[in-house]
Amino acid sequence: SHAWGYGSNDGPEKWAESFPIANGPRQSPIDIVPTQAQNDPSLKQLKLKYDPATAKGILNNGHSFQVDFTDDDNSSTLAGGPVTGIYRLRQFHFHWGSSDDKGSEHTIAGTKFPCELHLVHWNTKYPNFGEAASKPDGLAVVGVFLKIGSANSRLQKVLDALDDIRSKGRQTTFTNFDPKTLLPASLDFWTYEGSLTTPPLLESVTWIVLKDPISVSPAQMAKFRSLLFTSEGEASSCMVDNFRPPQPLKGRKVRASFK
Ligand SMILES: COc1ccc(CNS(=O)(=O)c2ccc(S(N)(=O)=O)s2)cc1
Ligand SMILES: [Zn+2]
Repeated sequence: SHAWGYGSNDGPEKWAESFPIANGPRQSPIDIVPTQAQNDPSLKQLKLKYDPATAKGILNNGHSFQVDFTDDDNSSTLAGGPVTGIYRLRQFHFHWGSSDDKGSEHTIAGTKFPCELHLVHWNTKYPNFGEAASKPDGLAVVGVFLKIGSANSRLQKVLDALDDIRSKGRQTTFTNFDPKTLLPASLDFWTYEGSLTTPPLLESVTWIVLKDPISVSPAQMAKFRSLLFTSEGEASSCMVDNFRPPQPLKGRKVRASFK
């Protein structure tokens, strides 16, 4: 079976054994070096339109937790920025550390953030998410860094739901939530062609990493760290350090939407 995780026996250094694409030409995450990013004036403004009614549920999938959205119409979409066409919001999730000095997947000139939010969208030129996930232009993921500061009231509704999904496989309804409230004021971004950062590591993601972080308090970070990788009845293992380290750029260009 393709059981994978973030431990010493099943973590990122072992993934290539079951998923050889782990050593592919367009793997994610990467270290973003702002001075080496090229400003591209042809990049359009990012257009995000989210309908809170499309939020459906929240799930502990044993690697992270995700908020799932109904994606059977164009109620919640991404367009513009580096992409052509319309991409539908599928889910958002996070990656975080066991302490505030690490946790993000992308880094900025080597700087790690305590947490990183990913909003996953799929290209509506394909019939569904599963089809899109295997195409080079199939997915677009918006990455947002979280930085330690004041408590983030928008994040709190998500964190309050974690008590009901403490262990792997637990899920509960989660609706009437607008993920736009989790975004920073500026939608300035870096963009590059990459992959899923977890198995199956498919090289189908146009990454759109926002320059500005949102805030999270130490107490809120503790809430993320209260989740478990393990199912009820198994020996408990805290869900922390669920991030893949930066991967080789292999000649890719990172473009900036701003000067
Ligand atoms: C076809 O079979 C499939 C297709 C796709 C998946 C992954 N699931 S997923 O798209 O939600 C993501 C996984 C990791 C994400 S990250 N950290 O890069 O934003 S997004 C699983 C099975
Ligand atoms: Zn992710």
